[in-house]
Amino acid sequence: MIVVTAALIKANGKILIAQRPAGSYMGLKWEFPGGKVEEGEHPQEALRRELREELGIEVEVRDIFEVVSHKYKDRHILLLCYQCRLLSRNVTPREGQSYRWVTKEELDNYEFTEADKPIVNKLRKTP
Ligand SMILES: Nc1nc2c([nH]c(=O)n2[C@H]2C[C@H](O)[C@@H](COP(=O)(O)OP(=O)(O)OP(=O)(O)O)O2)c(=O)[nH]1
Repeated sequence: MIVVTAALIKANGKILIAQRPAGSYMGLKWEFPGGKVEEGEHPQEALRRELREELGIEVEVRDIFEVVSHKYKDRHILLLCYQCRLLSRNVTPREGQSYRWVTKEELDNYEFTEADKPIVNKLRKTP
């Protein structure tokens, strides 16, 4: 099982989502930014590292929002989605990915990875 972290970052009533790069696994699907936890790393540290590497942002990692265990055809992931507080002013994608700030209502306009669906559903229901 691969342990993956994802961030739920809200600012000004909008949520930060990122698009997986074309050509990558599930390329062009939308997701919550984050990535795999490496050997010997705490999930919260992994999340801070991934956000720094991919989007050039610093966050404070807060409570877990949702945990999803999802089996794709060729991999089983345990997705830890944390609520985060954005500490940086600007998002600076370092690996060329697209990102968007979207409202809860706009989430329906994006095709998320299968594992993210329970997170998106929960977000729709939370005030
Ligand atoms: N960061 C992130 N990953 C997600 C989400 N939903 C979801 O299924 N994933 C999957 C996609 C990847 O298989 C894995 C994240 O690892 P990663 O972003 O480091 O993936 P990667 O492109 O390096 O993966 P790989 O091609 O090396 O296998 O978790 C999500 O919301 N956020």
